[in-house]
Amino acid sequence: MNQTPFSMPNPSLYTEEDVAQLVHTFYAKARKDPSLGPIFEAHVIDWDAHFVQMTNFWSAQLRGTSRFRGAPMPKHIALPELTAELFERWLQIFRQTTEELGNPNLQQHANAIASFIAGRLWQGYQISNYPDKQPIALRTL
Ligand code: HEM
Repeated sequence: MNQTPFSMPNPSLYTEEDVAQLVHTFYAKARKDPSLGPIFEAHVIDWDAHFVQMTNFWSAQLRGTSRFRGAPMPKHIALPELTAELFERWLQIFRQTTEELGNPNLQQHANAIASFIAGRLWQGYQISNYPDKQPIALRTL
């Protein structure tokens, strides 16, 4: 997935440690969540590899690095029974995470990217899995 069309990545604002902390803090919460946790546990086979993948993704978005190799859209489209509520919960946990990290630049930047991509993933999910239904927007964008 390409970078979002706003908020230029800026490697002088955040370090790789900031990115790793974002990813690990988010997943510590998401894995414990009653609605999202079981989905991650069912579909993430190798957590070390997933952390590397997610750190590379957020490093690309926030710092402009180019290590990320992936295909988020087809991977999410393939997950069974995703809903608007699950995406909204994902965003809620993500925003709690960035608030806790106490870095206002990172909070604003990462939240904007997460909202944008969540909306795109959910739209792509609906178009692919429910082509005959009118797509619905996320309430928390
Ligand atoms: C309901 C919300 C979500 C759920 C349940 C979810 C779940 C998952 C799962 C299970 C995987 C691993 C898939 C696999 O390796 O086969 C994954 C990968 C990933 N997710 Fe999500 N996700 C959600 C929302 C998001 C959002 C909003 C973003 C970005 C802001 C995101 C970014 C990614 C990325 C970058 C990957 C790696 C894709 C790849 O390896 O190509 N996810 N997600």
